[in-house]
Amino acid sequence: MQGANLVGFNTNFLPTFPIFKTTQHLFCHLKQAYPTASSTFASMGNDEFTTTTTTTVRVPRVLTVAGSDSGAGAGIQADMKACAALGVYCTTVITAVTAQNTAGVQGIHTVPADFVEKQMLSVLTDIGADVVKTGMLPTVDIIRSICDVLKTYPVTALVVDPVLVATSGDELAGPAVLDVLREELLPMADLVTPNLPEASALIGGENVVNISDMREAAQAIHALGPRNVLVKGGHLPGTGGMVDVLYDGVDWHELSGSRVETHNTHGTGCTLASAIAAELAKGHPMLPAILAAKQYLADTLQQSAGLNIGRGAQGPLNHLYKLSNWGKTSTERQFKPEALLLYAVTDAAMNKRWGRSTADAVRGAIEGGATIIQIREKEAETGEFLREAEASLKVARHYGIPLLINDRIDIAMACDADGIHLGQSDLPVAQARALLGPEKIIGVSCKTPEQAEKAWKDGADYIGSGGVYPTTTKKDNKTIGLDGLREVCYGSPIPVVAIGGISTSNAGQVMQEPRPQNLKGVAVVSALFNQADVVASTQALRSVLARTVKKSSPVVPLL
Ligand SMILES: Nc1ncnc2c1ncn2[C@@H]1O[C@H](COP(=O)(O)OP(=O)(O)O)[C@@H](O)[C@H]1O
Ligand SMILES: Cc1ncc(COP(=O)(O)O)c(N)n1
Ligand SMILES: [Mg+2]
Repeated sequence: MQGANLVGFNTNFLPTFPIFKTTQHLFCHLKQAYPTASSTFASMGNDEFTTTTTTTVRVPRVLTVAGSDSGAGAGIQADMKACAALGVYCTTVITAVTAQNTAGVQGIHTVPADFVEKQMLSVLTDIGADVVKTGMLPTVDIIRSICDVLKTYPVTALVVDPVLVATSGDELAGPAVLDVLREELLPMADLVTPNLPEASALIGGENVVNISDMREAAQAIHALGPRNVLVKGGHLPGTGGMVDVLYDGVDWHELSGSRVETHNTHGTGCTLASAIAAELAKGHPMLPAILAAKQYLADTLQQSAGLNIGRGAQGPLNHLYKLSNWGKTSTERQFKPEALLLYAVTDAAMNKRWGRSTADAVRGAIEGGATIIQIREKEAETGEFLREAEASLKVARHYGIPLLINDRIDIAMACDADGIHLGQSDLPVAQARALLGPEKIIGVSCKTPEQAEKAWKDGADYIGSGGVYPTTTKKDNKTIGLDGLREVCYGSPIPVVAIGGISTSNAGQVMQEPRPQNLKGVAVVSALFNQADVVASTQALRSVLARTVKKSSPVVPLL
């Protein structure tokens, strides 16, 4: 993940944006932040709120006035998805229907200006809007209609993305609209977001090809009347960082971030402008709204980099990656029970004693044949735990071995581990599943079939059951023995891995036939890590397992 860094941030900037135009708006935003406090607000004389304790939820609203993209990468479709991803209700006024895909624009069918106006009135007289965002505005008449409507129905903020040319290079609005854009719409805008060619067109055709040009262009466009100008640097030559330049009439701010190497950039401009509109609609001031939107776009670009949609040069983004992570739904990424065969659980104290880092221990275990890793850290501080987890994850990813975090869901989420292993007194499984989503692996320690069944119902992928034998790694741990293990296996609808005092000398006994079909392997700590040579110890255990478990995993060959 890369963030947007701010260079030359001026604190004077924040109060100058009139996000709360009236006291009424301030109440609305307070109400949004404290939805249960309705009676307090009602007593302040604001009749928008009920006087009882009934909670009315006021949803932030963005109205996008833009063109439809049949390929759903840009335009109205991108706007709706970006707003939805950011928790904002998005209404849509369509200015043109484009026949468009990842290769380019094949046709444009413009909607008559009076019908654009009709759509706007339908929305504004009923649902209303906190922020209006405009995109493709193909005719002078459409722009004039929008200006007229906005004069009658003013909104908290107007974001103008002066769309002229699609990423593919196809023209979406001709030079004929430039004058009315400059003279009528831009003066009403709180923010205008041209890309480099659009900035150049707005200032009369002068080239904008570097940061100094972007600063000058931002200033010249600001002189046309908008309160803020964000000149976007997606088209800057070179492969280095990404810089957008923001000018607020007083200062320039260079908003930098890293370039994501991807051809899936169709709709980035629409997405950014909509995301800014969404953040403004939530009540954020301009600069924080822009930074939050850039972060959302950077994360989305990152999450969409490997997608393969369409045959053209510019693919779309997965705006809703938090709901459906397309990059992780391929069968390769899903949990495979066979991965439980040789489950290595790290122990920081042991590794310290042998003078190795957790990541080195993980590398040794994987090179010796471990098929899944769990980072278990009971003492370390959060920052140190996270660094260890990140370093270990790098190693595990290199070998394609799943890596889970013991207990700490915050660490698992922060480093984007493959999942988590929970104890009976840790975070409940259902909550962990809700936080991690459907793709991550969740394992649960269970000593009884009842616990195993509950873990399964709550969304766990596997059960860790033990202690099979007495162990020194876990204090006050009740030993359930081989019989207890089998009982859990027979009562468990999901795969089980045995744990507790297992080593090369007894792993064969644990896995011997007849074996419950869902007993998939053994989890070990000391047998691998309280040893001088982690690779050799893991290899030794892997050979024992290979002898007993005939059908060893096809996905995790002995390295
Ligand atoms: N490959 C990329 N990696 C990271 N950010 C990008 C990338 N491409 C574009 N952006 C960002 O997306 C936003 C829109 O960029 P730009 O391409 O300039 O506009 P448009 O899509 O309107 O042509 C900008 O904030 C830019 O910095
Ligand atoms: C209907 C429509 N509106 C806008 C764009 C610009 O796309 P981008 O976000 O890549 O600048 C587009 N390609 N199609
Ligand atoms: Mg654009």
